[in-house]
Amino acid sequence: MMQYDLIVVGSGPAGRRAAIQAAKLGKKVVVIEQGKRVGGVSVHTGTIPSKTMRETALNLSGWRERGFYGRAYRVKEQISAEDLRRRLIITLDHEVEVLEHQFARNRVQHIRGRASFVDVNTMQIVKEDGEVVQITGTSILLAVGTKPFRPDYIPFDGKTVLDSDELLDIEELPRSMAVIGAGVIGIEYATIFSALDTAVTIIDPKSTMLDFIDKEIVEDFTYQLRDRNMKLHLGQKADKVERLPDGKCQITLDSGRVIICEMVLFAAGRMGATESLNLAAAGLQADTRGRLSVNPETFQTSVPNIYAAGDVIGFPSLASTSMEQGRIAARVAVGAIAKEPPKFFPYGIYAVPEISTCGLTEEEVKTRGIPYECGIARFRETSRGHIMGLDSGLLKLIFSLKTRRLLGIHIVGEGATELVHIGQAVLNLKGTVEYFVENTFNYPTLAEAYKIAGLDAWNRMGDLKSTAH
Ligand SMILES: Cc1cc2nc3c(=O)[nH]c(=O)nc-3n(C[C@H](O)[C@H](O)[C@H](O)COP(=O)(O)OP(=O)(O)OC[C@H]3O[C@@H](n4cnc5c(N)ncnc54)[C@H](O)[C@@H]3O)c2cc1C
Ligand SMILES: NC(=O)c1ccc[n+]([C@@H]2O[C@H](COP(=O)([O-])OP(=O)(O)OC[C@H]3O[C@@H](n4cnc5c(N)ncnc54)[C@H](O)[C@@H]3O)[C@@H](O)[C@H]2O)c1
Repeated sequence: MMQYDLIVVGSGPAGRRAAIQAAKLGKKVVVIEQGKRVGGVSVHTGTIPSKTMRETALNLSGWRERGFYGRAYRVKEQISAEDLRRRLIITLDHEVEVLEHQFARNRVQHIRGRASFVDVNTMQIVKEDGEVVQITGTSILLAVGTKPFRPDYIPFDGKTVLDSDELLDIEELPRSMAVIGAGVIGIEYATIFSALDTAVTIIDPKSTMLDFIDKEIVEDFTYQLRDRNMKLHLGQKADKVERLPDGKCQITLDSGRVIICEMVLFAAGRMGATESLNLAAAGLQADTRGRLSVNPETFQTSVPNIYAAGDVIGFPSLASTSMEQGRIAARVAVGAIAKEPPKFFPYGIYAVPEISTCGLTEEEVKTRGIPYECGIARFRETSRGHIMGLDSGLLKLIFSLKTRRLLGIHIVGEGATELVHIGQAVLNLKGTVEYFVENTFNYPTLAEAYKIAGLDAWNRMGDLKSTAH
């Protein structure tokens, strides 16, 4: 039986980083992946496909130029599902190739098949051709990720009623679409399809959406969605989803309202992919959503030599955080020094427009009783904004009045997911409002919004000398 220092189950962001980290430390590592190609949900059905689809939609629709040329402006008149798929295939091929090369040059072995526990050190792998092999590992990392939540009352057919994995294979772009679930996945796809001129309706039983984002940012974002005619039915539950004889779908809400559309995307959360792992053989148990609990510093499960990282351990369920978790878990597993990740990490929502945030929201600052001041900048106040024809975009900074330190960065608008890292660095390095006031920023850039927001807060906070005495 083959013996390894570390067995990694799953080749998504957590598994990939963990495997390479352990290999760099000279350990013998194997990655088991049941999918046809390595990369996980992130590469094949999640992050990369959705972001590629977004980029293609924005480019072909001419979305970024509409501020200048009007809402009727298009780069390509008739955009098809095939247009979206073509770019997707090229991007995914590159991603897989880079990953396979990384595994090869770091001598990470890869076995294709489905893994399950035999005991705490042994895993059985069922390969595609039915061959069964067993391997042992000193440590095992479960980086199995998640699957879409598919409740029985939704008549999924993979064509008109779909989950977010199936959405990537549609044959035609719908003229109308209802998105059930106003979480990150629902909102991202709803706004991407709206940019492609699909008439989109969003339905969620909660009366608010994106609750972890600063309220002012969500209000600005929601205003923009309504302004382009997207329909939001929040606080309303989809009681029934039916397919009509003409091929359309009918959704009946608990308010009695009926929505007819060509396509339904059901995006109401995901379930940990733990059911086929035979967890009981290792003395482990998942929660009702298939997730595993771990020590947040070491990523160890209740069984000391078994680790879990990535989406299978729940919040925040991001590719970015999964990678860090995997790296730390691998270091702990092979006995190297590992440091807990910083408390404040960025969150990027690739909707149209983008939202990105890091640190405390204004609501959290209030709840904690921290005296604070906010600084706001609108992208239309920046010269780069004028050049780009932006009429929206907002950057909000929150500072402590006591320490003058940056507490939160909240952005909605073009480039938000890139811009946030400037604020993230200042925040995690414990910088104050003075950083933005005293430093020179490239001009003309959207980053200048930091300067404007910093000055806006500073004007109300007074300068350092006057508050120090
Ligand atoms: C539509 C969508 C958009 C997203 N967009 C973003 C984004 O923009 N930014 C961001 O940071 N995050 C995003 N995410 C989240 C991101 O994709 C996940 O956080 C990330 O993929 C989780 O990585 P992971 O390592 O936990 O495993 P995953 O990527 O989920 O991969 C797990 C792998 O394990 C394999 N596996 C499972 N069970 C077994 C088994 N028994 N044997 C062998 N192999 C097994 C699976 O086949 C899969 O390949 C998005 C997710 C979705 C669904
Ligand atoms: N840009 C990103 O970083 C990104 C993008 C997409 C997904 N993700 C990750 O993927 C994970 C899953 O995303 P998600 O959007 O599926 O889940 P989610 O948990 O974020 O949102 C689910 C939404 O569906 C609603 N809902 C729950 N049950 C429902 C039901 N039965 N009917 C209708 N609505 C219901 C909830 O009220 C919630 O608003 C998230 O945790 C997120 O972190 C990240």
